[in-house]
Amino acid sequence: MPAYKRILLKLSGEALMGDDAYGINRATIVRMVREIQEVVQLGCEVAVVIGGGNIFRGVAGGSVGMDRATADYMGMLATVMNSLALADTMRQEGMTARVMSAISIEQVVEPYVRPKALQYLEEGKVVIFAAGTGNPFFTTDTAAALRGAEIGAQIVLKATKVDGVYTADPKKDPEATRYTQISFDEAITKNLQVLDATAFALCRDQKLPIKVFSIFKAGALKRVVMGEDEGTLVHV
Ligand SMILES: Nc1ncnc2c1ncn2[C@@H]1O[C@H](COP(=O)(O)OP(=O)(O)OP(=O)(O)O)[C@@H](O)[C@H]1O
Ligand SMILES: O=c1ccn([C@@H]2O[C@H](COP(=O)(O)O)[C@@H](O)[C@H]2O)c(=O)[nH]1
Repeated sequence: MPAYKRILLKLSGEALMGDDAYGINRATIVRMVREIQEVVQLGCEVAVVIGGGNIFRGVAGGSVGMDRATADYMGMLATVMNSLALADTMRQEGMTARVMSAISIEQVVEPYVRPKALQYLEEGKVVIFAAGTGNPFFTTDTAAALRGAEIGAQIVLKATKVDGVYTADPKKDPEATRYTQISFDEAITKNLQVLDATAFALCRDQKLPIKVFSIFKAGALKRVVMGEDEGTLVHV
């Protein structure tokens, strides 16, 4: 039996590149989809938010002189591309997925309408929330927290490039050690950058726990969903 009835899974956009320098690596996206399929088959209702770091981040545009809000809209469009690729791969693997966008591009994807999203989840469809929150100056981590709270998910699962929350960024500090669990207050006070502070604060206020784990470790998602010891739990 899965430990959670409904989850919000945040997938790293950057991880979609696999070993490529840019974009969507085919083998990587197929592997991610198969891992999601396993937990859907366990009876878990799955909503997904995917990042856009494999294509474009607003902060990169801003740093070379672009208007930041315009650059952020480009970043949101990057998440729409990743969401479409994810849904298409799910279709090829025999799953049913629906993409819902926070910004209006109705010829391409349907708009986000909360009751409709809830209906899809109850029908066992995977719902992919595209275009983040629909607002510049935010990230897809915050979108994951927001949508997770809106759909009544029991937990936000952040599948990322590291296997948990560390005392410092493990990619920069080899001495950093991993927490098994940590409170929101401690993560915020210590300014741990694995999620942005807005996402941490929203989850804390809504008492919505977060699990951070590796997107690269085979079987990790299933282990998390089964309530086994994996990654780091961030809790109230
Ligand atoms: N204290 C910390 N513990 C763990 N990781 C940390 C910490 N501080 C910084 N990081 C970094 O945060 C990164 C994860 O967040 P980031 O937003 O960059 O990626 P993502 O959300 O997985 O990707 P994307 O934005 O493309 O979806 C990790 O790869 C890690 O290097
Ligand atoms: O609510 C949001 C979500 C995202 N953005 C922009 O998209 C990119 C990609 O998202 P990541 O979370 O970094 O993967 C982000 O850098 C922002 O530019 C946004 O503006 N609002």
